[in-house]
Amino acid sequence: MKTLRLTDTTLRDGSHAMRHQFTRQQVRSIAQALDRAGVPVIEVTHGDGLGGASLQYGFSHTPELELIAEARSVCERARIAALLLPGIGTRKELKAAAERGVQVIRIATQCTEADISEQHFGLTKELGLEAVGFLMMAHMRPPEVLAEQARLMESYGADCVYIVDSAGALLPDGAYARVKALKEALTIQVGFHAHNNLGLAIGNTLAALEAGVDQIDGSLRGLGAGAGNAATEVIAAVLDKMGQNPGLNVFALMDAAEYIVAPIAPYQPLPDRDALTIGYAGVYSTFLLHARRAGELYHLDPRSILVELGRRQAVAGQEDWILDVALDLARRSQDKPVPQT
Ligand SMILES: C[C@H](O)CC(=O)C(=O)O
Ligand SMILES: [Mn+2]
Repeated sequence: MKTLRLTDTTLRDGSHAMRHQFTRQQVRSIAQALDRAGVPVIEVTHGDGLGGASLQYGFSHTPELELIAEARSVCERARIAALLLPGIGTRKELKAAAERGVQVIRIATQCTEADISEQHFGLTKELGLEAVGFLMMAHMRPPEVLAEQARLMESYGADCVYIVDSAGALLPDGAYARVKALKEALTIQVGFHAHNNLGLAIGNTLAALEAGVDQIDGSLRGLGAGAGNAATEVIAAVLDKMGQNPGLNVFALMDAAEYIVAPIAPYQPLPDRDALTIGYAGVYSTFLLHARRAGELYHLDPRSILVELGRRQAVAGQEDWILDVALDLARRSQDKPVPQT
């Protein structure tokens, strides 16, 4: 039987929820607990990946290379992974991460832009590291398009490609179909990274499992961007009940979530109104603020603007569209005939 591989991203996706303020000691405690509980891969990086610490994405409390080294120093079995978004992270950061002991590089692009990742996969393989592709905002394209993009990453040297539900907008049938399409199109492994905006992070992870996924992600307490990720301790408990525990210590993960992560988390990620709106509309969380401003200007509920942006499949970088969409909606509402009484 093949072994499902779990990557814990508390120390990377969780960095968004921590506003990138993880300290050395926090990283040591979390990494050590995950390692002892049998988690095989631990991702440690700024939330936006290597080189993410900046005015635009938020400065880190402690440089990520130092945090990587701390995690490496306390792990006896786990491999350390780092995320890299081409354009944010460069060759320089990638090499520096490898020097600090990173063994897995996860290269993330928007799900239609795999072609920008060729050089980064090349360098990762040159350095003798494992290379994983991350197709972000994967709800925005159908399975066959994602399969094409994943094939590109495979041709660049990826050892695995992930379907990444960045907005937590997928339903279980969508998660299933996307993982299945990649399984059929690739000879390498396939992964799934869930977000909980629609309360479906665990359900979608199980759908991915049903479709034959090889690698999945979790984070303790679900600590991650927006509504957070699939909680590692919940994944462990569910897999164990299914008779498919790949060697995770369920009680140790529950304890790590309860006694190490909960006390330092600034809030518990959950599908609150904003996070749910992002999942429901299927848009970037960065659109939220712009939609609020446009809503005030045109007296519209920002949620209706976000839903329309989702319908039009707006992508990052198209923030200037938000005002146009709001104006259109405002005009349309004025065109509506006033009901006669
Ligand atoms: C940069 C993002 O946080 C990567 C990720 O985890 C996602 O898209 O989801
Ligand atoms: Mn994520």
